[in-house]
Amino acid sequence: MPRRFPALLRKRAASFGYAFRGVGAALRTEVHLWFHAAATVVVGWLGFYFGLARWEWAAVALAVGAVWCAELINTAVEAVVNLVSPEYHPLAGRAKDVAAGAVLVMALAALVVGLLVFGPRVWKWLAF
Ligand SMILES: Nc1ncnc2c1ncn2[C@@H]1O[C@H](COP(=O)(O)OP(=O)(O)OP(=O)(O)O)[C@@H](O)[C@H]1O
Repeated sequence: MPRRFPALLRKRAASFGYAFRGVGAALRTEVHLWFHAAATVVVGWLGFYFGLARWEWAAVALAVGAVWCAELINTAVEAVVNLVSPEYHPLAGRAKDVAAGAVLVMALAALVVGLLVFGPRVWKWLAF
């Protein structure tokens, strides 16, 4: 085993720590992320309730993860823009708008996944 291996492992572990710290910071500062957290719990509960197939879980997990990912990147973009351009600048506005657009696109895609996976089940559940 190379002598630097434990140091490399420690560095990897530290990187995970920074990543979790980032998610924690975003949760503390962005109240709307709590909405995503609640939605994630509800979707998970519905998945168990309706007994989703394996591939359906895969689609739902990807959709939920992608929305979280887009939201976290949007939060990071907002923080950087606020740091480098606290004053009004059209480019700063464009950066924030484009980052928010990424969230919107991903949320719409997740909505389509949700409708395809849960739509027919909810429809049947409501009908009987
Ligand atoms: N420095 C800036 N220069 C130009 N336009 C800006 C600037 N900051 C914000 N804006 C404009 O105002 C909009 C809202 O910005 P804001 O920082 O309030 O983001 P937000 O999406 O409301 O985020 P949050 O409420 O999560 O902090 C941006 O999408 C952008 O169009």
